[in-house]
Amino acid sequence: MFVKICGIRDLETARVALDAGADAIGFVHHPASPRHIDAAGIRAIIDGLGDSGVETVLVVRKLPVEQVLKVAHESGVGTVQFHGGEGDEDLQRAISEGFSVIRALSLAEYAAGPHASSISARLLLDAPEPGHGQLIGAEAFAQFGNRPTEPWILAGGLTVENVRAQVGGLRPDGVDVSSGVESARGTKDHAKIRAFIANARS
Ligand SMILES: O=C(O)c1ccccc1NCC(=O)[C@H](O)[C@H](O)COP(=O)(O)O
Repeated sequence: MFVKICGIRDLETARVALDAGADAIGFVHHPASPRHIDAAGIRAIIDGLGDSGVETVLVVRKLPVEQVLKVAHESGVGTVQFHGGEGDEDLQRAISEGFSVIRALSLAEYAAGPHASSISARLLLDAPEPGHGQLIGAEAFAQFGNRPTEPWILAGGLTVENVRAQVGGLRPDGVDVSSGVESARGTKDHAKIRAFIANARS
């Protein structure tokens, strides 16, 4: 089970996530978010981690692709997660410049399709308002025979308490969390990070 902890803003929290077994850590570059972090801040964390092997993900929403790529290069991330319905051209540009890509969609966007794409991007399904702790809910997946047929990552409203049941019911290939491992909006809780990762894989 792939686990990504999103909204990391300091080195200590990044280390906690790694020690607890996170596969990926996400950095939200979105000025309106309480989790916003700039390229220099991301770079300092990645440098501080050294050669850890963890996937480092720049999370963006509706930013011009030139700006996304500038931050991605300056910060040293390996992956860009596009959260704003950006088109294949933007994703392809990121891939051409050496980044892995995650395409984050709401269930409504996914349902609108088309799902076939020539772009090699991983699929992440999230609530309509990312990073707000809103659960999609199993009933919303009924239209897809309860889950997408392609590999996918589940996000939106996951918590220490509900992740085991959500994984059991929807059988995603990975999970992504932010609000559910915080003590206040934008403030990560280290004990919750450890418990979330353990429960996601239990
Ligand atoms: O976290 C934000 O504020 C944010 C802002 C803009 C784009 C994406 C954002 N977050 C994405 C995530 O943290 C996760 O991919 C996902 O949405 C999980 O969020 P949550 O429901 O808070 O666990």
